[in-house]
Amino acid sequence: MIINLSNIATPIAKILDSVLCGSELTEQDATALLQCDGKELKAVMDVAHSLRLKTNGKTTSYVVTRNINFTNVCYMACRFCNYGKAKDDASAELLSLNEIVARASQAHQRGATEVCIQGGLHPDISPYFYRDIVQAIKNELPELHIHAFSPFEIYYGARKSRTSYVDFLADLKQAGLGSVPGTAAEILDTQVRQRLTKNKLSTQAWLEIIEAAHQVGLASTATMMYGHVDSAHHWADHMVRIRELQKRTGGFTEFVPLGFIHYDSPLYLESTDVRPGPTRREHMAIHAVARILFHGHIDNIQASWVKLGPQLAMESQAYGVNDLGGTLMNESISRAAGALYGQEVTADEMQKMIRSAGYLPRQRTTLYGDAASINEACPDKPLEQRSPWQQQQIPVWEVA
Ligand SMILES: C[S@@+](CC[C@H](N)C(=O)[O-])C[C@H]1O[C@@H](n2cnc3c(N)ncnc32)[C@H](O)[C@@H]1O
Ligand SMILES: Nc1c(NC[C@H](O)[C@H](O)[C@H](O)CO)[nH]c(=O)[nH]c1=O
Ligand SMILES: N[C@@H](Cc1ccc(O)cc1)C(=O)O
Ligand code: SF4
Repeated sequence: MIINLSNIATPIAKILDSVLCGSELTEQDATALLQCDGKELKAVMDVAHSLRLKTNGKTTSYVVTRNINFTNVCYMACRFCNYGKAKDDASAELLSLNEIVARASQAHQRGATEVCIQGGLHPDISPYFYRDIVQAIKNELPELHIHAFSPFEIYYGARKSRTSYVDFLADLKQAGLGSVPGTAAEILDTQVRQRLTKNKLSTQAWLEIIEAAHQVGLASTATMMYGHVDSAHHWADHMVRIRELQKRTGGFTEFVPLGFIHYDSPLYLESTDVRPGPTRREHMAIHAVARILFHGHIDNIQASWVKLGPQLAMESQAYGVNDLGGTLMNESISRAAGALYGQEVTADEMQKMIRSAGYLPRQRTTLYGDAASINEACPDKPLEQRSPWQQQQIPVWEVA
């Protein structure tokens, strides 16, 4: 791939040239790249694409998974979130263990290799409920990977049970937890967090909990929610903090930028200085700069179709993204904030999205292993040759 840096602004050309020569992107240079537009942004995206081709070739992966959000009751009331509800709200719900296992089992029948479990911080749940969920699913479905509990839920459980993060996480791992979602990161900056959430988990605590997870052998993802009261230097700082932790632990599997969904978010509705989610330019710059900044450290940059929509997620494969995340089956959190793109992208649709942009689909496991042997979702196969779950098209809405 030939990248012409001769017709772009000199400072940006210099940064990109040093990246192409193998230098690590500094925080200051990342801030500059994140502000690019026009032909400079195009050059940033081209460099990101060249690094993606080097690392992942033309393969784009996805995971067949189901979201199980077991309670929307949450005492925290983060300003950006419209999912968390008070205990006495008419829409308050807390799923029983039986219901959680039933949903996991139905997902498994539909070909899921993973369940992604997260919930609100319900004031009445026992800290052992987290372990009970893992055990109950593993008893029935030992091979299903459980990707569960954000660092904030880990914080809550560890505090309530008066155990250390390491002990709490080691106990969950022993019960069968497979990995941890790196949500609750939002923007790792004290002032921005103050605006978003009042006093939800500090930057330091998020980093400590993720480090503890990696220490006990649980891999995690890393996320960043952008497009509200933040700016380029926050994004650069956030990504550098994650890269520094990765250098110590190697425990991050992927980085997932999550665009802020503003429509029904109290943060947006109640303040005049909050942006209405990211612009298209910001989506492009963040995914591209993430690829460049994490090069050599985190190999997978995931686009969230829930936040970006399928069209932009598909296009993002040309500027650094090599993973389209999960099929999800259910999606409640972004939908509560007014997200427009539905609850599920089937494995067939994932494959079409990837192929139609000229890339090669790969169904992966949560930890980026090959799920090809369990992937019978090939759209080229006649229906009768596909697995039973593919033929049945079991509707997930019945229990949702
Ligand atoms: C809803 S929480 C569930 C787990 C747990 N309650 C927590 O906060 O860590 C998971 C993540 O959803 C994301 N989220 C919530 N509301 C959002 C919104 N309006 N736009 C984009 N992402 C949102 C945030 O990044 C948040 O950390
Ligand atoms: N669960 C949600 C995801 N992502 C799930 C992941 O793609 C998957 O579980 C992970 O990649 C494991 O490696 N993304 C969203 O934007 N919203 C979700 O609810
Ligand atoms: N993509 C995250 C999980 C996630 C869950 C809910 C969201 O709203 C966003 C992201 C992960 O796999 O770690
Ligand atoms: S983001 Fe999580 S902690 Fe915050 S209100 Fe929503 S569910 Fe609760």
